[in-house]
Amino acid sequence: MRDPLPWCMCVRMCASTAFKREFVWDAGKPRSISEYVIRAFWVTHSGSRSIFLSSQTVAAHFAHRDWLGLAREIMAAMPPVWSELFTQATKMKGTHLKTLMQDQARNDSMFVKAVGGMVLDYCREKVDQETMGKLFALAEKTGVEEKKKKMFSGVKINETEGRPALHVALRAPREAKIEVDGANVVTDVWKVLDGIKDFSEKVRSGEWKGFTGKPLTDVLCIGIGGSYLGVEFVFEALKTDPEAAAAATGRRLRFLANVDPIDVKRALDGLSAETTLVLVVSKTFTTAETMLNAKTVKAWLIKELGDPACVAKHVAACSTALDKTAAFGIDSNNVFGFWDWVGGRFSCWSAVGALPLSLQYGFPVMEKFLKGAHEMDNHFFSAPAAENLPLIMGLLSVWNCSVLGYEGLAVLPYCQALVRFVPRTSSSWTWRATASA
Ligand SMILES: O=P(O)(O)OC[C@H]1O[C@](O)(CO)[C@@H](O)[C@@H]1O
Repeated sequence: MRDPLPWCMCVRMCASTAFKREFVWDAGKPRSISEYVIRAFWVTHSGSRSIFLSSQTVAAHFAHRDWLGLAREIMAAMPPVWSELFTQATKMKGTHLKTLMQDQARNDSMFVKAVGGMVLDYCREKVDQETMGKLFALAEKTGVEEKKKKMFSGVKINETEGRPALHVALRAPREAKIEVDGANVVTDVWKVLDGIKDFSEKVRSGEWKGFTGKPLTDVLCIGIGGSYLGVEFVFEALKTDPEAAAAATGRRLRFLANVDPIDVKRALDGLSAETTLVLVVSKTFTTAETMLNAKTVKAWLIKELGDPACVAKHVAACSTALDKTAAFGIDSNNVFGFWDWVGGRFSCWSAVGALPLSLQYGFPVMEKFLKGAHEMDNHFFSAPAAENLPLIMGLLSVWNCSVLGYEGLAVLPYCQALVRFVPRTSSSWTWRATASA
């Protein structure tokens, strides 16, 4: 069955996960494939159980293929805060961007200064001040402020997994307090960071030696997806930062993510096992690609150095699965943990990023990176809506995707240092504004 227009509308509305729990129809038996799909989207994205349209109403429209009628029902049953946005969309679609850009007061209001010299200029978005007012009202009505507070205080807002989403704890200052099940997780975060500082300083200074007594100057980082893309992005971005560049003198950091043997060959090309430290980065320590690469490189180390005992000196790990890292032969002192409340896409601020980046650029540079992220967390937490950069970006995403129905997004970094920004971003972009926006 071809997707009719209202079908898309339903999906779009369901996709607005930050503003979910608004709609859902009652749970009767789906009567058509499309209804099934809509309901599946609805349940997946909303997690809500309240009633929006009755299944009889929906079924009646489906039976007659009356998609316009269904669209009207949906619009009529929508909370006003949403229907006003759809009405606004009709107006904005008929307004050319050139016309919008002629209003200097509008443009000025869309130039937002955040923290750390970061600015957001969104005047080229298809919005006027009235639209933004409606979007801010949407954020207010759907309890974004409330949800934000829950996120920052360790409430288990990750409903599907029954966990908090606490990447903000990863970059919280040592003295901060965020409790999960009665324990302050910031204490645990800093215990790991202190361990990383100690280990990376030993390796960088040459105090930590390889199996044959040589200092370890090269690091090969094995991981995939969330356990790779963020770290590589930051590694590339810092390459030309003067302080980071100076700290990296004489050191190399490489990545191995693909299971293609050519990638293995390229990653090992020119490396000497005697001076190489291998980091296996995997939250679960079960990911097939990472495990295959880890085994391949472990075999290379043993072959080159002639003794399985070399693993203890040449392999470290970032993982939550301590039993599995031990079974792999990694010394437990060289395993840097993180927690189930760290999502893969946000793990760059955990040991996943902190260990390789500290080895390459030194812990002080890594600490600055964490402080910068913390500043942005504070900004998101406390800035008023109209000056709140992450909130505005999230709302614009809802507007473009869920209301205007745009299907593409161009991310164009104009700076070579951001060369790995797009892969990192596309891996973590949900195409929907989420509570983390
Ligand atoms: O860190 P792990 O457990 O090896 O998982 C890696 C996988 O998890 C994700 O980070 C998130 O699902 C993927 O991007 C990646 O393929």
